[in-house]
Amino acid sequence: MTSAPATPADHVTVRVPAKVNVQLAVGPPRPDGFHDLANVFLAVGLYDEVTATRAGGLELTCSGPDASLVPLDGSNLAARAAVRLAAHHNLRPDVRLHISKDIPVAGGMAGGSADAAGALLACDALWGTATPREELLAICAELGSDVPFPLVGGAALGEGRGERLTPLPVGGAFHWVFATADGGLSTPAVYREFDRLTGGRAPEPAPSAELLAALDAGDATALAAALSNDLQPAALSLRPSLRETLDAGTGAGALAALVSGSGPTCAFLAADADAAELIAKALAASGTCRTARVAASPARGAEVLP
Ligand SMILES: C[C@](O)(CO)[C@H](O)COP(=O)(O)OP(=O)(O)OC[C@H]1O[C@@H](n2ccc(N)nc2=O)[C@H](O)[C@@H]1O
Ligand SMILES: Nc1ncnc2c1ncn2[C@@H]1O[C@H](COP(=O)(O)OP(=O)(O)OP(=O)(O)O)[C@@H](O)[C@H]1O
Repeated sequence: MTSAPATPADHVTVRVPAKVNVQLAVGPPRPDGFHDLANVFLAVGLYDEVTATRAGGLELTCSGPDASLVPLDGSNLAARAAVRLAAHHNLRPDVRLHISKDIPVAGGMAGGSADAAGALLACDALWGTATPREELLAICAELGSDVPFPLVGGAALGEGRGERLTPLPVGGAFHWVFATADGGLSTPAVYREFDRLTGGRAPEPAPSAELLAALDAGDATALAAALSNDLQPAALSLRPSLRETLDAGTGAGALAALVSGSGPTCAFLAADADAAELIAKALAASGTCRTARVAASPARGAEVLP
């Protein structure tokens, strides 16, 4: 007796994580306008879900508290990912994409990039195109500097403009609080402000040995001492009120506080899960942020949900 042929699924859902940059060392502007980075990404347990469903053309919907801030036209990174993957296989991008959004929008946590990585994986599974991992990563890098990382998850060093990844070992769980802000910050504007503040003469970026050792050891105290973000002065210059948010978190017992990527979300490292809950409560009560969310790291990269 032979088993029935497998029916292709009519929809696929992929869960994909946000990131925090535990080190973001930024060099001077390159001739192409980008900056070379030593970008240590850590995936955190805040997730978007991208569902790809069979359809007669490309459609896009989004739900979640920040859904009204997400563009639903061809500029959406998830839609661009579907179009790019279809072109790679000489197919039409016939898919309905739904983004269930929990990652803050324009918050420096790479939410749009996560959706692009999620859409690639979901469409690849829906269309049965079985794209090799290296090709998926190359398409991610074309879509944006932050897009390859959410596919991989865990922790990784991003070099070049951040798209060339080397996975990093992480020896234990880290507990974070993320304070979101009203209104996003534009990533290009923050890089421009960085150039203005450094006069275009920043040193060449290099990964910190102390930081990599702290990650490898799973040592929160050592990680707190080694956290750094070269874009933080630029984000604070554009949004001075973030200083009050950072101070409220350290005042509530965080081991360290920093702006996440290009901001304006602020990240606080806590000693353990209980401390993270207390810091989140204090931040929420401080009136210095919109929401305060706890999340643990490392988180797994994009994966198809059963
Ligand atoms: C700030 C970070 O989130 C840290 O991970 C990333 O560097 C931003 O990555 P991203 O949002 O994927 O950025 P991209 O979509 O590749 O580029 C958007 C814009 O950001 C600036 N940009 C980005 C990455 C980089 N290494 N240098 C840059 O100067 C450029 O002005 C670029 O036009
Ligand atoms: N799927 C998407 N989700 C959210 N924003 C998107 C998406 N696609 C395109 N965008 C646009 O990209 C802008 C940046 O959104 P995103 O949430 O990715 O910012 P970010 O977290 O600061 O990014 P990064 O940390 O990679 O710099 C938004 O203001 C929005 O106009």
